[in-house]
Amino acid sequence: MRTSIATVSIAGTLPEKLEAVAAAGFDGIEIFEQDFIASDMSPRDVGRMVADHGLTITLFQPFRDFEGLPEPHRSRAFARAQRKFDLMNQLGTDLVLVCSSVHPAAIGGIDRMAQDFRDLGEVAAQHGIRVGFEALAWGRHVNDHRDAWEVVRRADHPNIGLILDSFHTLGRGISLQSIRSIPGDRIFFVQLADAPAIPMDLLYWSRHFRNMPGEGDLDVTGFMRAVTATGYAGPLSLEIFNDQFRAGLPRLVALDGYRSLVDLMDRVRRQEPALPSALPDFPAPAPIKGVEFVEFVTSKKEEPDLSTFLSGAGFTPVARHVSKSVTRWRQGGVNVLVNMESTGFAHSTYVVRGTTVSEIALKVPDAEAALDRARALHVTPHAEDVPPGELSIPAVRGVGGSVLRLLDDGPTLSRIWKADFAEAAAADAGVGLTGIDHIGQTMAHDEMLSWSLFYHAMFDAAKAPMVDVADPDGLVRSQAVQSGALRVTLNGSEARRTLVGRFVEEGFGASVQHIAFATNDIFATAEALAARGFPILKIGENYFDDVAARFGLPDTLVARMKPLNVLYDEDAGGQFFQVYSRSRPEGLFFEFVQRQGNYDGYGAANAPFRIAAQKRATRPPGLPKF
Ligand SMILES: O=C(O)c1ccc(O)c(O)c1
Ligand SMILES: [Mg+2]
Repeated sequence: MRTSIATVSIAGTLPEKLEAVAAAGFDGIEIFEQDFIASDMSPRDVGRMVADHGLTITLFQPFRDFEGLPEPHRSRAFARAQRKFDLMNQLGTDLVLVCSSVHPAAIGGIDRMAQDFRDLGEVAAQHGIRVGFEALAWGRHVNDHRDAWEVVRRADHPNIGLILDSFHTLGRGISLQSIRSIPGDRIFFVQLADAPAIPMDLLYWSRHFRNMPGEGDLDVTGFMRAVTATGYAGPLSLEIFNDQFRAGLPRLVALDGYRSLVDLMDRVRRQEPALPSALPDFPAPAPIKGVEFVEFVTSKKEEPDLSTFLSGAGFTPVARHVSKSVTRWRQGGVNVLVNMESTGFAHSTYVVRGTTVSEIALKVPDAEAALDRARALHVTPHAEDVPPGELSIPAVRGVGGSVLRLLDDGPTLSRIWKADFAEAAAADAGVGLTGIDHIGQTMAHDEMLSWSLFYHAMFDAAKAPMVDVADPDGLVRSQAVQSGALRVTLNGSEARRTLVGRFVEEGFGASVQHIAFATNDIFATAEALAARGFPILKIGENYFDDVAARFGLPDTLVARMKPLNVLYDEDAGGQFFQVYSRSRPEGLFFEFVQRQGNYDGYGAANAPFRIAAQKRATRPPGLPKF
């Protein structure tokens, strides 16, 4: 598989872009003309610099407003093409993209356009150049790849071929079946982009909202299955016009791009096993079986406060780590570790961020297989020296540089609690928690796509629609992802004074902001929490009046919810009850939930009231309440 990305997809100067693209593992780069013109390097120097990075120029683009023009525009267009072909010879690339014309003088006419391309093919051949025709979704006369293909077919010239761009095809909802009948050797190039399903003007959508395959809602996999079926074996190139990526860190955006391409082609080969695949073999994504533990890092000074919080939530310290200053707390099937080491990775996390979640351990079907998949996706592995006798647990870096451990039921890793911890004392029933329902990870707004891609590619996680939550100080966006038994909500905000915005700023980056524990009896849990003096979040009277009216709840139920501060939501599948803690000083909080039936959400409708209540509860005395 030859991978490529357009320079327009990432931020920086041309040298910075090349550096990032090469570092991410791509084979080639599309030079977007503007990026070349804006640089002050000669075409030969650019060509040399590309080669020095081990890359090739897969495409030069775009050449606009060429076909279907009357004279004198037509001759001007040919003269312009000559100049660009000379430039391409110096750059050292042989393929140019002509996008369909939007010129006001263009007359169209399929045979006129075909003739234009046949003549252009002759000029191109003299320069050793091939020309690919792409239908822009908003082209004046050609806006559908089927028409572009008909023009190319009638041009009938070996130097003229078709360029497919998933955005233009999928954005217009054009049948993917129509791709399968195009001969693969007539497709000169394939560009890939996804996009969120937001109804808007095609051109504006394309120029601002494209994203990496797997980050949006378009069927890019279906598109590539059809392309692969044609026998096309050329480069697969990302062409992503995205406001956020243009302002992002070039290396991270390029890395996400590489990951998205590998994941895409992995999906294609698994869905089209009869077709040849140019991808090296690596394991399929596997759904997560559960969260084995969550680890906090803290200090001697802050540990008593964290311990009070954990005991209040019903956890009991049951064992010490055999060599490290780590305590295992337990309740029901839930394990929470508290790490107080004064050296090593966990401690350096504490030094930067204070008390925080430094690790999440996931139970997967096969940890080594998951690690192999991570390597193929260029996910950063994490390794530490382990004393003899203790387990070396495969791990990768997750959100905010935290550690994601990979455990399984195999003979080695299933020994984790026996090998690494002293024998566990019995834990009492606690407050009736049975597991981890979901984990809320808070991050900068522009990291959200990146981490949803991470979970999607690593664990085949499905994404729920993005929801907006109103914080009194700005909007927060929340994206839920789920793989098997793991549910994660990714939260971000561009507004700095939201709970989410402050958490990222004050915690020096992304991390877990809340953990939602499951219970089978929310009222018993809420009573037990209250009896233990746990800092439960007080919910205002107005909320209960509204929720009772909204869902027509019986008075008896509301009368139980109110004193225990239990929130309620429902969807077509079932009911949902929630109790929250107040925010801790570092912004972290717990949630306790009961799902009934097949309720599939996260109580997003309640989030604005929960946030307002949390802000009210932590506001210093003397400031006006809201
Ligand atoms: O938005 C554009 O003009 C544009 C240009 C070149 C392309 O390949 C494309 O897909 C879009
Ligand atoms: Mg394109």
